[in-house]
Amino acid sequence: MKSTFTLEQLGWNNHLMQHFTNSEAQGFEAGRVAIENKNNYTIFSSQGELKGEISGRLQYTAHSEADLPKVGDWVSMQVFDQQAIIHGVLPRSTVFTRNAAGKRNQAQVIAANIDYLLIVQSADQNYNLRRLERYLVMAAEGGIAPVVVLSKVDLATDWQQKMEELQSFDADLPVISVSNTSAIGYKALSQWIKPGKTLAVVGSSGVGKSTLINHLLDTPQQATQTVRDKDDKGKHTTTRREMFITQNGSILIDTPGMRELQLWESKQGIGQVFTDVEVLAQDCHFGDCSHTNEIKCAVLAALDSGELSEERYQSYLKLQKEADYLESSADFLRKKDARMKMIQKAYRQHKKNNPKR
Ligand SMILES: Nc1nc2c(ncn2[C@@H]2O[C@H](COP(=O)(O)OP(=O)(O)OP(=O)(O)O)[C@@H](O)[C@H]2O)c(=O)[nH]1
Ligand SMILES: [Zn+2]
Repeated sequence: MKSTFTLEQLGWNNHLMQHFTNSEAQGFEAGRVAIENKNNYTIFSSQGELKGEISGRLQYTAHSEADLPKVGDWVSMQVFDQQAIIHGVLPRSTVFTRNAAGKRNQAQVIAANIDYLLIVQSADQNYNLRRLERYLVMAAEGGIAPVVVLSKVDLATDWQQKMEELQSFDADLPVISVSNTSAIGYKALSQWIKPGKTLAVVGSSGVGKSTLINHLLDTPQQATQTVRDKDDKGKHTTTRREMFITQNGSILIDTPGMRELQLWESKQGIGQVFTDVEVLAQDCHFGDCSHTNEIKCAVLAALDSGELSEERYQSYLKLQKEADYLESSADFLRKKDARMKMIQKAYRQHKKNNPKR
């Protein structure tokens, strides 16, 4: 695909323009990261599709992996001959982050500048409210509006029940049922597929994300791989994230199926998703109530009366615990990082003062 786009088609806006003024004055151009390859990036720009590398300076000044360009990021760059050198990442309006799988407590930005997060669960085997809560917390944390997609409804006889459950779960949450085999739900989904809007499609491996994206694009730009028959937990088939532009001009980001869905960041996102629990907690006797064994705990009282379900209560506690752990270890890592920087600085100073003869 060698198509060129105007920046507006890629989602450019006045806010980004303001942040870009200085870079523009220095002769830089703007582009949007479409693919994060192993050693470089594919960037969509008004000059077409470019291969980009990050400048040594950006590499050096980045505090962490999360500061480097990710899919969906706007970058300032210099272009020579279809090759770009990326000098900076423009401020992100929203961000979808998780705690990196395998590595302990490292933020992994999956994609940036997303307007809507399509959270896909398949109606046959993947449907799980507790998992949905995690995704909703991550959406809230990153400032992204969630849309729930119940997929493969052709494979589940009880999908209507699941829809009802989802709707009563949170009346404000948009929920769409979809089947990729019969195109059910595509029309309902189209209200989010708007020119210049960016959607990221997330969900477990095998729930039908790539198939859905291929349908939303009039011309398939990516082949869907088949999930192994026996492996219904889902095999990792998507190996890289990619950005696609649909015929009507909306911007879609595919993400690899997530096996390990770990939260990143604070309790703020949890509070936004579990407003029912937070409202109850305001009536707890102790300000720092943990809602586990305290007397006059309004949350426990609601649990007793059945107003709050056991599953939701357990889910809330579990996510809180994870966030606690994350906050304490992230704090630890930040301090360690700051200490390393001081040591390095002192070392450089020492070298400067004692040059080799
Ligand atoms: N019956 C049925 N099968 C579907 C539907 N959508 C997708 N599939 C099939 O489910 C399998 C997985 O679909 P993908 O689109 O690759 O799933 P994915 O979510 O992109 O998976 P990863 O790339 O691993 O994250 C494929 O064999 C699809 O043909 C659907 O609505 N109904
Ligand atoms: Zn309490």
